[in-house]
Amino acid sequence: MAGTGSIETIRALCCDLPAGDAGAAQAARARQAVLTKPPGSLGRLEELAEFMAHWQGRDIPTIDKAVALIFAGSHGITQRGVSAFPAAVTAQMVGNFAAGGAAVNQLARQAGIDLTVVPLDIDTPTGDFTQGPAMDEAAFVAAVDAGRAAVPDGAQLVCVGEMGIGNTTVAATLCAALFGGTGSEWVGRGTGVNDAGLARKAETVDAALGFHGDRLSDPLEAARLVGGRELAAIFGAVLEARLRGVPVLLDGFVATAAAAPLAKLAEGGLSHCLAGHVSAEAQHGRLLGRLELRPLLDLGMRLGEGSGACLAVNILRGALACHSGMATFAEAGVSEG
Ligand SMILES: Cc1cc2ncn([C@H]3O[C@H](COP(=O)(O)O)[C@@H](O)[C@H]3O)c2cc1C
Ligand SMILES: O=C(O)c1cccnc1
Repeated sequence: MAGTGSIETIRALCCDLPAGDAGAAQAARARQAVLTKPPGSLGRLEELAEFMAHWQGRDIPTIDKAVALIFAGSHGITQRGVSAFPAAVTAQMVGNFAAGGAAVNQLARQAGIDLTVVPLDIDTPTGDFTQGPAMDEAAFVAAVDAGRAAVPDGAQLVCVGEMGIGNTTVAATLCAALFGGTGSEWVGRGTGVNDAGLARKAETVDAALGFHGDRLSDPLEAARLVGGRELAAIFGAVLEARLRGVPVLLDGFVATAAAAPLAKLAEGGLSHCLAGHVSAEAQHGRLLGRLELRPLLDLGMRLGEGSGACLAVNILRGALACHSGMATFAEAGVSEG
């Protein structure tokens, strides 16, 4: 993959997204209709098989190679007291991922997913976006390119997740920039801030909206001005997956917010994405509603790290096992209704 070089090159890529293979989806739908079950009885599993066929371009899709890409970044706004944990935890958790001790390590291994953790300049926090841009253009483009480059050849499913203390405030600010509304309408408790912390989060979002004003009306500029490196990299990975026809599982509030600019830039920009779960982070459900994404799981998780996306791979594996392995009525000699 050649580097994109500028925001305008990224924008051009977003305006010319492949549509997937409607013929393969149609063939998968036709196969579902003749498998040995009452029509529609596998519910959403049938839609998932069709979705995977559409994006993999094969009527019998597989997940032999699933990858989870976890991007880590550091945020200037942590100095505003917006997290229940210190900023140093970001680097410490990167070490924990490498040692195999985090939740996502267990969930990825259990679901047969290759896990890659990509730290993005974690020793250099982004700017405090209440007082200036989070990133200059070079830093933003470098982070998007890092996300694009992280999608490995041959991946058949990409899960995206993040680590970055303070990033639920970043995600809330980006949501307010993209969809409107005030800080209090988009913030949640993240790692577990108290009421005073929640108020500081809302104030931080509002201060950023006030500082940047109309410059936030462009989705890519919003992602640069009030985003973060790990969110930009998720955006890049989701874009690259689309360009290569690879389906994506989004994780929680932060990962979904990171991908959201693509929906704003292009009609159906996230149609190759599934929401792995709805996080307990307050506004994730509303964000998914705005993006017309229906989550696969609702387990009260609010961790991030790609944990919900990795867990949901099991559901997709179940859907594809039925789709590929079931006998048809004709093969099994079972009477149709
Ligand atoms: C030990 C630990 C492990 C984590 N894994 C993911 N996060 C999650 O929490 C952070 C966002 O919440 P906030 O905006 O409140 O800081 C992100 O790093 C996210 O991935 C973690 C947070 C902690 C403390
Ligand atoms: O839903 C998320 O992405 C989330 C929630 C809490 C903390 N970190 C991430």
